[in-house]
This record gives sequence, C-alpha cells and structure tokens, in this order.
Amino acid sequence: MEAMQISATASRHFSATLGPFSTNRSPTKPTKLATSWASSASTNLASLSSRNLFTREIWGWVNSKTATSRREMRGVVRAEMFGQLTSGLEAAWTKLKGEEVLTKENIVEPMRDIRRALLEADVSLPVVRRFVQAVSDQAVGVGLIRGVKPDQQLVKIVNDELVKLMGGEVSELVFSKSGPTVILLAGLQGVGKTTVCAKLANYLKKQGKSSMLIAGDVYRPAAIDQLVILGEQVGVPVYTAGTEVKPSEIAKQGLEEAKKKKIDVVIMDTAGRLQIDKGMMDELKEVKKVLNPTEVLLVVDAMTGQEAAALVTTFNVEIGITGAILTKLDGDSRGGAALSVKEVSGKPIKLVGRGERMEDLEPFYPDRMAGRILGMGDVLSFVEKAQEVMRQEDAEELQKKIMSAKFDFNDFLKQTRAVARMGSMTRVIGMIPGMGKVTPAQVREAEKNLKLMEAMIEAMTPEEREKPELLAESPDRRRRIAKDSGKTEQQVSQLVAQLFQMRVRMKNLMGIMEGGSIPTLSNLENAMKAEQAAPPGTARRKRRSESRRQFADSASTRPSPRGFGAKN
Ligand SMILES: Nc1nc2c(ncn2[C@@H]2O[C@H](COP(=O)(O)OP(=O)(O)OP(=O)(O)O)[C@@H](O)[C@H]2O)c(=O)[nH]1
Repeated sequence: MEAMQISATASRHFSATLGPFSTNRSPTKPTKLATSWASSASTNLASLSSRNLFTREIWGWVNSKTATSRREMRGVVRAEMFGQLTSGLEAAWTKLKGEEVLTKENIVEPMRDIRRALLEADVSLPVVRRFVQAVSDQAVGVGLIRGVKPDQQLVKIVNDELVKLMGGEVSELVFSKSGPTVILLAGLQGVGKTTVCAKLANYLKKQGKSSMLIAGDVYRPAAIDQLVILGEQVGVPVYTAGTEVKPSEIAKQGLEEAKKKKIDVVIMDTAGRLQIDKGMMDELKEVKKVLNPTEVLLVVDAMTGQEAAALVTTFNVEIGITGAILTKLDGDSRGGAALSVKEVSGKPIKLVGRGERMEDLEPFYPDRMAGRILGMGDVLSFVEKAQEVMRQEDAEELQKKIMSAKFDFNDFLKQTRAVARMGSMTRVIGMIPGMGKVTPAQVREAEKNLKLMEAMIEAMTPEEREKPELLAESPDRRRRIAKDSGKTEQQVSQLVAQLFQMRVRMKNLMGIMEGGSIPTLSNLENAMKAEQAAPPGTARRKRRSESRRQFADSASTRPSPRGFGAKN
C-alpha cells in the first residue's frame, strides 16, 4: 500500500520537498566546521546528481544555498543565542569526522559531549538522560543514507530530537469563540509580566484584534503606571481601579468594561512575588475564578534555566495553566529553560520575548529554535534532501521489481517494517481511504499478523527471501521455516501464497497507475474496494507448483484497465 502511494505520488513528493527550501533561513553561525560541511555537502550532492535524480531546479537550489553559505561564512559574524550550547554540541560532531558509519562504539564520545553541553546549558538532568538515550538509540539504529556522513547524520538526529523535546509543533494561542478571549498572566517579580502585557496587545493588534489591559498588580503602584504608559505606547486601553480594590474585583470590573466595549482580547496583569507563596496562589485562583480565562500563561525568565521549568510545573499544579511565555531570550540565557519547560511540565511555551521593544514578542517555533541552537541549516536541508532521494530511489527500485514480478520477501519485510515505523497500525489504517471503520480488534489482529510474518521471514535463508519460488516448490523448506520460527506449516504456506497474491495485485494497480494519471483519493478508494471484492485465492490451491506458475504468468501479463485512472 505504502509502496503504491510512494510511486504514484513520486513527482508530487519531489516538488513538495522543494517547498521549504525556497524559504529564507535564519543566518547560521559561521564556523570553520560549517564551511567544510557546506563544501562537502555540495560534493556529496554532486555524486548523487550523477545518478540523474536531481532536476535542474534542484541544482539551482543547491547552488544558491551553497553560495548563501559561503556568503555567510565570509560575512557577518553574529552573536547567536545559546552560543555556548552550540559550540558544546559542535564538539560532538567533530569527534565523528573521518568515520564511515555510526556505531555503538564511535558514538560514545559524541554522546558524552552532547550530555555535557546540555547539562552546561542548565537543562534538567532527567531531560538530558532521556534525550541522550533517544539520540543514541536512533544513531545506532539508523541506516546509512548514501552521500551523508555520520557527523551530518548525527546533526539531523539531534535536531529532530530537539524539536520533539520542545514540543514539536508551534503551540498557538487559543481564542474564545464567543465573547472576549481572556488571557491571565502570572509570574514571579521582575520576569517581564507587565512588559509582556503590552507586547501581547501589540502582537494581537497586528493580527487585527482589539485588546484591553487590566492592571491587577495592586501592591506596586509603579506597576499600574508602567502598564498605563505601555498601553499608551501601543495604543491599547488600560483598565485601572487603583490599589485599594481587590484584584479579583478589578478583574470583574475590567471584564465587564471590555464586554461593553466589544473588545476581542482582555489581558490581565497580576502581581508578582519574589518567590511562590500561598497568598499569591490564592489571589490568582480567585482571579481565575472570576475571569474564567481562555489562556492562563505563566511568564518565566529564560535566564533562570531549568528553574523556569520547575516553576511552570508548580503553577500548573497549583492553579492550572495553559502554557508559558519565555522572556529575555535575547539575554545571556543558556537554553535550559527553552529545552526543559515542555518536557518537565507538559505545558508548551507559546510565546517568547527577545528584547525590550514592544515588537520583541513572537510565537515559539520549536524547529526554528533547534535550527538556531545547532546553526546548521544547510546540513539539515542537505540530509533531508538525501533522505528524500533515497526514499525515491527505493520506491523506483520497488516499482521496477513489482513490474517485473520480482517483488520478494526482502521487499515484503521492508514494506512491513516501513509500515510499522509509521506508527501504530490504527493511524496507518485510518489514512487509507475507505478503511475508516476498522475496529480496534481488527487493528490488533493486523498488528499480530505483522509480527507473525516478520518471524517467518527472518527464519528464511537469504536465497529463499529473494526467490519465493523455492518455498512454493518445497514443502521441506516450508517445514523448516515453520519449525525455526515457531509457527505452523500452514501459516508459512499462507505467507508464501500471500506474497504471490501481492505480486499480482500490486502489479495490477501499478499498471493502472502507469497508464493513467495520478490517482485521486476517491479513485484509489474505488480501486481498493474492487480489489477487496475480487475472489480471494486459496492457500491450498496456490501451494501447488502448477498454480504457482499460473500466478507468475498472470503477474507478467498486462492488467486490464479497470480501477482508478480507467473509465469504468
Ligand atoms: N532584554 C529583555 N528584557 C526584558 C524582556 N522582557 C522584559 N524585560 C525587562 O525586564 C524588566 C522587568 O520587566 P517588568 O515587565 O517590569 O517585569 P514584571 O514581571 O512585571 O515585574 P513586577 O511588576 O515587578 O512583577 C524590564 O526592565 C523589562 O524591560 C525581554 O524579553 N528581553
């Protein structure tokens, strides 16, 4: 199934993968290492291109990227955030120079460097442990990608894990469907809460949303004045009621005022404390009850490292929050907060402050943050490209095999594992058109079958995997496989029959795809339904060698034009 989709949409895949590369990436930190990578990347790409797999457009992209890299190498040396973490990680890649493949042995030193770099960046220890484990598992398990060197491969693995660690996707602000959206801001003293109120109003204004600020810090009159000034600066009304009124009462009045004025978003500033205390928590709980906020965001200072992650956890347990805003990322922070918050607290960082100006607030993009930390944009793009090329080569190779009826047990196993890699069967089956109503019991059954097949294929000799005919002809071989894999002879026979059946089916579908246009989903659905309606072959019939020949024969004949792409 996956194979068919790959082949049918190969051209779309190819052009789609070009998409991200046309966007401007943030300038990378120019280093000697990056220079050597940029040139080795272009050499590697050159060798790949000789396989005639790159189109002229791709070469255009490669050249422009390489030129950009060189410009960056020569040009502005810009202080990047988390500089120490970046150089700490670089030590890890350097250790792999000259290696041919990633092995359990040669990643020991680089993993130590990664661990050290993360700990020095003040990432919490359990997070570091999990991260290092995840990276090592992948580094050893990853297959060789042609043209990609082990150090480059490790950069990509670390990048992907960093993105995952920070929450994967960007976590958007949630807006209320009816009435004003209410955002309650909390945080310790001096973290930048008041500033964030105004920055957030300014940010929302750019999205065409009106806001109103509520001054709830009644313990520090200067905080109210500060909010009024900032509100004026960004052109947003500020609701104040002095310092004699309870914050929860101010919240109530402010919200009523906002409703009257039909304001889109209400942002409430609250008082900070030097440290967490019961008074602050109780006050916040009361305000929260009155406001029933859409978002409760904890403002944390990036400079406090893993402490910020601990605070997010505590506030979440105490009052229940929806996310965090990380301020002062432009400062001398080491990265620990950005990397620990999500993993430690389970709550996402939604926005980040990167300066004192009102414009310095932006969504938190885990992928861009990982890119900034590594400063290896070109290497990452290159590895992604090479992976894509390899996937395409595999798909083309598979298509050739199917067309010549040579689809064997190695391909069968590869496909089975590819499906398994894609995640749970539930997700995969859910993606197949017309298969939406699969029951959990059926899914469990399918998963069990996958394991069963794997065990039998693993018990075959390399020759048997390549030539399934040997198994179709020899009961002795089937018996041996049954014994070695702990399955029954009947199960082995069924597997062999299934492979021959698959050859025919795949070839039929391929033929139709080759002759016609790229199938639409509904056509694919029809084709699959037709497929399912077709009378199934019986295992017993196919066990006979005569029938096997019939299978092989029918597999080499041109399929009739039915299913998708055909006018039936
Ligand atoms: N460099 C930098 N400074 C920031 C950022 N956000 C806030 N600040 C500064 O941090 C200081 C404290 O900010 P406030 O907004 O007053 O902090 P607060 O949390 O409201 O403090 P309290 O009212 O005392 O609880 C101010 O000088 C801000 O300009 C940021 O993202 N980067």
